[in-house]
Amino acid sequence: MPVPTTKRGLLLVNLGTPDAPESGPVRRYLREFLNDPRVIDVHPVGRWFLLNLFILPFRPAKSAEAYRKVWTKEGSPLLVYSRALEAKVAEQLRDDYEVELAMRYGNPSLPDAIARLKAKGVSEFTVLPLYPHEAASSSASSLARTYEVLAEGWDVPNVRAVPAFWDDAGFLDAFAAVARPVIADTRADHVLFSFHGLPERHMRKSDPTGQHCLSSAGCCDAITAENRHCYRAQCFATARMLAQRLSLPEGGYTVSFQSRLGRTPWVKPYTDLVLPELAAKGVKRLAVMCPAFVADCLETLEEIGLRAKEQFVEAGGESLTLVPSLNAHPEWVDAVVRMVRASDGPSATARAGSR
Ligand SMILES: C=CC1=C(C)c2cc3[nH]c(cc4nc(cc5[nH]c(cc1n2)c(C)c5CCC(=O)O)C(CCC(=O)O)=C4C)c(C)c3C=C
Ligand SMILES: [Fe+2]
Ligand SMILES: [Fe+2]
Repeated sequence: MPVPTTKRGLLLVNLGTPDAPESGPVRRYLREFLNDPRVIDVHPVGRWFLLNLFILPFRPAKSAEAYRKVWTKEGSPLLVYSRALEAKVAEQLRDDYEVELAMRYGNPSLPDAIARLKAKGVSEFTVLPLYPHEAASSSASSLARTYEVLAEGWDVPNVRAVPAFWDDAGFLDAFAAVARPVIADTRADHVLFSFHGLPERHMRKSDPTGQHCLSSAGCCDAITAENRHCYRAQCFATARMLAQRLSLPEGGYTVSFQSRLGRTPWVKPYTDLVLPELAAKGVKRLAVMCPAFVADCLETLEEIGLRAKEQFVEAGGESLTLVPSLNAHPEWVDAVVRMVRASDGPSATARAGSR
């Protein structure tokens, strides 16, 4: 009797986004997102007070207004671009994988996506968190929730995770390919690599030695055995490798961190403080790349494309151009397909045949 082959499923997991750019849906999304202890890492009672007294009464209306500025006819940019990636990856992997997009918060939810894969007969899962860099609040939270949902039944399936890809040549080449014409067409005289920030407290908690992270000014300047899982060190390394691909000279680029929330210190330097400094130094035409995001979203289109642009021009700059994210760029689709295949080793069919 031939051994039945296993059916494989690929889960592409991104952060999530509200269902509509209105206060109600944004509040529902933020409640789920910010209730995650890997995002707001304080005592549950403190988190309840923070959320219900300080964040949820005010932020949804402000955020909804920001979302409305970038919302598309098809929906939230993050969802639209992630869906486009899903479709192209599914097309390339159609002989070997069922593919589903899932969001860590909001829709399409992880439990629903996993249920759809199981209904198609999938019994081996590959999960690819759509974040280049490792952070408890992004990739680790997506992985933990995926494992939790998959472990709920009595028939816990095999699951593999595609590792963070901050140094993957396909990812870097694709981002450089998107950036090159933008930098040339706008005659940019400087490139800012603006990454999503993190509270410094998260960085220290993620350092298993407890001694390295943020312990000196240059602790993220090179990847070492001690800091290879450090979010900030990975971001700096991505920027260096992109700068090299784009032939940017040493002083021709800057790294910064955006999107901070609350009053505790986040990783520095802060994008909104770096922008006026660059203008004061005489930078005129700035190109901004956001390589922590593989799909354009509120944080790229509104925070950088609209707000940072206004801030830079007010500070004396001539222009700020947001380099689009990878979205469903063909080189990025190829890179995703390659990373998925590489993480899975020999195909299920080949292994079944060798038993
Ligand atoms: C790139 C990876 C991300 C990390 C790490 C991350 C950490 C993090 N984020 C917040 C708070 C907010 N982030 C928000 C939006 C948002 N964040 C990411 C990615 C990471 N966040 C993305 C892709 C997006 C865009 C979502 C979209 O719908 O387009 C928001 C919501 C918007 C707003 O109200 O500003 C918040 C809030 C924290 C606190 C955090 C780490 C502790
Ligand atoms: Fe570090
Ligand atoms: Fe965020």
